[in-house]
Amino acid sequence: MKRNDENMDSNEDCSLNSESSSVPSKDPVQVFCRLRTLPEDCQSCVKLISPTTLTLTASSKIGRKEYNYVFKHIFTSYARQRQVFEHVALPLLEDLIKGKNGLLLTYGVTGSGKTYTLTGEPSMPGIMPLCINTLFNSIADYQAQKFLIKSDRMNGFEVQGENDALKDRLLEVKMSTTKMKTVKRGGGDVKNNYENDGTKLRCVNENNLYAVFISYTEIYNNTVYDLLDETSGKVLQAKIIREDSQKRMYINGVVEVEVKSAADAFELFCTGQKRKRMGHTVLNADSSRSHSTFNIRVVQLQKDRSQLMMGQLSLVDLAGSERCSRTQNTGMRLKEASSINNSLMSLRTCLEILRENQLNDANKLVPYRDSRLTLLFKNYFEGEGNIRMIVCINPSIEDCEENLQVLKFAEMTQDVKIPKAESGYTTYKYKTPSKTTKQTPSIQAPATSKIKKVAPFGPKIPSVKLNMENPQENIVVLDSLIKVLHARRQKRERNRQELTKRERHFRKHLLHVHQESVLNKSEIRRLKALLKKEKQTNQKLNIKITDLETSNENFSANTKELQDTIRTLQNTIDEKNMKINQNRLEREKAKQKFALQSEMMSQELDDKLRKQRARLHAAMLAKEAKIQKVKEVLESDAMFACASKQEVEAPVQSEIKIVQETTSSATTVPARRHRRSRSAGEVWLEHNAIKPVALGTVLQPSMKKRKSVSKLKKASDVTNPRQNKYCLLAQEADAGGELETKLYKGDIVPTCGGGAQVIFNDVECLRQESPTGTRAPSTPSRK
Ligand SMILES: Nc1ncnc2c1ncn2[C@@H]1O[C@H](COP(=O)(O)OP(=O)(O)OP(=O)(O)O)[C@@H](O)[C@H]1O
Repeated sequence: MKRNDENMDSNEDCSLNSESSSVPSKDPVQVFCRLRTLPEDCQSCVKLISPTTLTLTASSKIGRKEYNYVFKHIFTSYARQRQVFEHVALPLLEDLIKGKNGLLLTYGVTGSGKTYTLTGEPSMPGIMPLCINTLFNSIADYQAQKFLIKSDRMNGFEVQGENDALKDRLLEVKMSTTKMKTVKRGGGDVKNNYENDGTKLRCVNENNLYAVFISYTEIYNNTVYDLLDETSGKVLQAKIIREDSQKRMYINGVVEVEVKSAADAFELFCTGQKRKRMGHTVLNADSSRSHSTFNIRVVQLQKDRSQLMMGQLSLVDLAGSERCSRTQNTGMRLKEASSINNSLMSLRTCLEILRENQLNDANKLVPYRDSRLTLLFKNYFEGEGNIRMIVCINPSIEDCEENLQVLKFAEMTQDVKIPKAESGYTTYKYKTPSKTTKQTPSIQAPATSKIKKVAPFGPKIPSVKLNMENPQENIVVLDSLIKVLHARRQKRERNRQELTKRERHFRKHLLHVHQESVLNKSEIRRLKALLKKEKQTNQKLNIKITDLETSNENFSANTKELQDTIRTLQNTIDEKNMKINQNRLEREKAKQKFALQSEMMSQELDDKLRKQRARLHAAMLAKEAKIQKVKEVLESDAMFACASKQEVEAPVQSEIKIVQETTSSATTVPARRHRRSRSAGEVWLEHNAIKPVALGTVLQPSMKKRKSVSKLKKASDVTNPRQNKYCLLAQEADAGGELETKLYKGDIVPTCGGGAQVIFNDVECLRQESPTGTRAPSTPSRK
């Protein structure tokens, strides 16, 4: 029944192949999503819409935004490990037993549950232990004897004879006994106690003999290491990725161990796990610092031993992408993180280019060689087998931004279509066991085949029967016997000589072989030393390359950061320039506004000034009229003054009272007035009455520089620019007949028409009174 299934399957493959002989059919990469359980106090940024759709809510400065993502299937945080295994890994395991290849990747942010999904715990086994248990449950009764199928260390397998296999088994037993003697093994730390529920696959071909091979490798800082390599001691040796004769990538010299039980496989896993680079980070106490690949190869030998078929399942636990700002990594951890992120970026780039090529029907070169990770799995992307990916998501709100990137990548990956493997089986030629292996392992002389068969020891000895009755006859018989014996003796002698000759020849040959062997041994020693030296150089160069690559990456990251800073600074400068220009424009506008305002104000002021001038001019005219009047009064008084001169000149004991009336110029004079220059001091224009009454010593105003006139005859008397003060002396009799002398003082102010105006700002008054007050009203008195 199972056989029929398989035939059907292969027929199906054949029909598919014949249908699509021109255009190879392609399958998309199947991407699944698994949500991790969230602590109770944590807020989730992921909402499940359906078993295939989820919504991620991202909050940013701009606001909240929702993104929808669709996957083949989404496992909630309640999904059990077995559920994930059955959905994702079981189909790959079935393919494996049919000789097909499969790649299963776990991808996600650090601490999102990739290792948990792939490895799990003893009570909750993950995909790897479930695969191993299911595989051995299914093939347990159909296993080939150990070492019958052997890795050729060049990515292939060969079949060896029963005797060779037996020898290898004996050697293994011997070595394990020695190992047990020398190495104290703590049996407790081997975790081979993963729960086994006895699940079996249905598609096992009962006619075949199966052999399972395990290899466990890691890519750390973009260098490949073999986690099962015990020859290199504590420090793992870097391995090289090579291409085999069928252009398949493989790790050169990787240790592939044939296992006969699940326990053996788990023991190997634990051995490798101890060597795997794990580290403590802020986000995960047991963080994988490398991408690890647990490789299961199942080789089937047909019963007639004519063909071998091989299938391979690679379980890859990718290291988590991490943002250095969150992990706060420094030193080695930072270098690891940078290498992890770079290799994940390479994976992303390769898948993006593959998708681009498929969408645009282009043939852009996919940069598989950019990273060891992409180089190792190159064949899968080119159609060597099925690819499935589990995207692990920690729905915590802190992981939101990184999850967004992961989900974007996962969504894009689903669009990548991988060509179907042309045949489910990879067929290897059966290597007929060498003749020597069929012979018993006895020691053979090297020249045996060349030696001629040794001749019998002469003629056969005849049977002798003596006749006692006829002695003559006996003599004849004995003679012939002697002859035979003689011949045999001669023959023996010849044989001995031949033997000696051959012995000598053999010795000579042996000596030659020994010499050759010694020479070969020394040559091997020399070559070994050379190889060791080469290896050391190679290792040093690898370290150097890794260092250089890391520094190059750091340098690129720095350059990028600097470019970002420059861009930010440029933006700031642009913004500032814009502000400066804006300010300049505003200032320009303000200037114009101010100029307009000042023009308006100056116009207003001019208007006001004009009005003020007009008012002052009017006032001046009024004053001039008044002065004219005063002048006329003075002139009319002059007559009277002459008449009373006698009387006035007589010494009079009188009380002189000087009343100084000061008029505040501020009240009469406008604030803005152009006075004549006073640099030369005050220069007075003293305008006296024509014949003033003599006053004696009183009321002598202090005027150092003055010009006295009794009559203003011409305008230049006042407009003379050297004069800035004006003083008018006027005398008149009051109602009581007393004489009153007044000094009208003022400033000479130039007018805009080129003339001058006098602004009176001070009046000094001298009144003379008789102490008795009995003076005739006609008598003038001084005041
Ligand atoms: N679905 C789950 N249910 C319960 N516990 C989980 C689940 N997923 C993850 N964990 C727990 O979360 C922790 C981190 O998980 P794990 O080590 O698998 O993360 P990771 O993605 O492999 O991280 P890194 O990339 O740093 O190696 C572990 O203690 C694990 O037990």
